[in-house]
Amino acid sequence: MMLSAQNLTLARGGVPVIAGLDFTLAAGQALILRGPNGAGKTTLLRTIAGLQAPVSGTISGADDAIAYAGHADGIKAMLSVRENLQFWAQVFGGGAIDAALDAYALHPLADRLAGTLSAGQKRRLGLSRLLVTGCPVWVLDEPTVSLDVDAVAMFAAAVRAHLASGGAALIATHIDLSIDAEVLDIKPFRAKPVHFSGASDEAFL
Ligand SMILES: Nc1ncnc2c1ncn2[C@@H]1O[C@H](COP(=O)(O)OP(=O)(O)OP(=O)(O)O)[C@@H](O)[C@H]1O
Repeated sequence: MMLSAQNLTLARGGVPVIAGLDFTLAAGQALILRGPNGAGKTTLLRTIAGLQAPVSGTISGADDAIAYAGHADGIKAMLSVRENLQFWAQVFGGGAIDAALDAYALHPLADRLAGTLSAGQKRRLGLSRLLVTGCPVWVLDEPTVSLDVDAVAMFAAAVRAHLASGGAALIATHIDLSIDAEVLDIKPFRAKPVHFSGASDEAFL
């Protein structure tokens, strides 16, 4: 088992969002998170990625294993596409820059400043970053936003290859990626509603 969570209770801005959630993720497995807007998918992924702590419950297997791609692309605007990948390869001790460029058809853009890319091109660069991390578990929040049909297919192919090489993926998406995956519907784990105070537990929204 690569990753497991037991009896997770999660909150956002001090308000309970998810209660009593368990799941496991094995090598070679993809788990698609489903649930309506506001159900807590991002909150769960942020928690698994270590960006916030659970209110209670345990997460096993996450240490150093996870590459997280959230709503922001996490790219360095003043570095070129290739330099962005080199930067992340150095941070994670990974490599395979050319393979990452190939996977998302980024070779023609390799020397462009990342800040000058279109939204979909930035997203392709953000996703190609996963390939140079060498991390076995991908935790992805709406990875296909801004992607055209061809780029969605590139992403699905990258996920399939990652799973085939023994990796695993936890993906929140509203679209059908046509990958062999199980679905984790978090709607049944919605915490009892309480009055929202208007607070937030994040420094930057
Ligand atoms: N920064 C924040 N501070 C306080 N509450 C927040 C914050 N971000 C989200 N929330 C609230 O936490 C709950 C869960 O939000 P979350 O983003 O995890 O849902 P989601 O399932 O990812 O939604 P979506 O499908 O719309 O992306 C929602 O009620 C949301 O309004």
